[in-house]
Amino acid sequence: MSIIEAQQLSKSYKVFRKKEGLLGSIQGVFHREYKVIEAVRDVSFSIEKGEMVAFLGANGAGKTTTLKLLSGLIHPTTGEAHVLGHIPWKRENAYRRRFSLVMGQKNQLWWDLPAVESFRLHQEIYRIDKVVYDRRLDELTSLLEVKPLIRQAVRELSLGERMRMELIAALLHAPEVLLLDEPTIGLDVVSQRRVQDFLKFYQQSQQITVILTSHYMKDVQALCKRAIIISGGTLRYDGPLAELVEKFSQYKLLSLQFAGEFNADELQTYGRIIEHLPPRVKLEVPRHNLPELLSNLLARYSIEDLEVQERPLEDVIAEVFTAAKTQSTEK
Ligand SMILES: Nc1ncnc2c1ncn2[C@@H]1O[C@H](COP(=O)(O)OP(=O)(O)OP(=O)(O)O)[C@@H](O)[C@H]1O
Repeated sequence: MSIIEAQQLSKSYKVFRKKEGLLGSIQGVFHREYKVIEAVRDVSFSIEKGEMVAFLGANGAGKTTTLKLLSGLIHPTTGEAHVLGHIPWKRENAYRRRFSLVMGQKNQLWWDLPAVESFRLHQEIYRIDKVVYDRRLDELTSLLEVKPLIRQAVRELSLGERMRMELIAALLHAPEVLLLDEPTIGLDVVSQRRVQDFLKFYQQSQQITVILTSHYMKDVQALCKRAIIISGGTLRYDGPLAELVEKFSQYKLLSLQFAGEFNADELQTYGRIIEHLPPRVKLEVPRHNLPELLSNLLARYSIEDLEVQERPLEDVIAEVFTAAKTQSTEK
């Protein structure tokens, strides 16, 4: 059986629509108008043990709502989910002990106290044996390089240090499922890298099952082989990250180094020029007729060097988001 299973999961919110101005406020007291926001619509997927899956989507796509459903923080409007065999929103203690949710935008740790005090509280809540707790704390603080900081008030820590403490708090009870919502948000490149390296090592060594939402494609590329994309609450893609580029990107990048003269205006008939640093030019060219285009270019020009690359994942995903948005507004 899969570790995480969602079957036609939907969540709608009914929100009060206030009219503008004072009159609108007064009218609202007597006659309330509501609109329904379908944050997640009929989403189904299943995730196997030891997978680390990227959950991608533009702002407001429904990622956090899905993670909240899987952690049992909210009930679905319709649909089902099972995580480790539990229905999350039943909020059984047995389930709470087996998963963790980390939200990059929210603190779990006591702000005015040293992180170690929050860790001890976790030890109590999850009833972690003292010897096991000491060993895990020692391992995690060494791996995340924060040992000297655990006795310092959390409010005095940098954002990167605080995030690493949040991860420790989330992992002390050795969850089998980890739901990560933007764990590197706001971190500088070095801290981001440190968190990525840690997550990679920890996930592989413990074989835990992870869902990661992130707007940083570097996180996604470093950590996940599979991606699920949602847009407007609906699932748009579920498959290998590598195939995403092939499936959705209609273009490739072609870098050329010319040995002789070349005409930039004429080159535009082959593709869009995205870099022009003579004698080098980078073109965005249609993927489907690349072989023909290359043979034409080689026949026409004296070319010293050429390289064909995929477009950056960021660009491809942005294209998928835009296409999905256009489709849903056209409906
Ligand atoms: N408690 C709520 N009440 C009303 N609407 C909500 C609530 N929570 C989320 N929504 C709406 O549901 C939609 C999905 O929100 P969600 O937070 O899941 O998006 P997201 O993909 O995590 O976005 P982001 O990348 O910006 O964090 C949005 O339109 C949001 O405004």
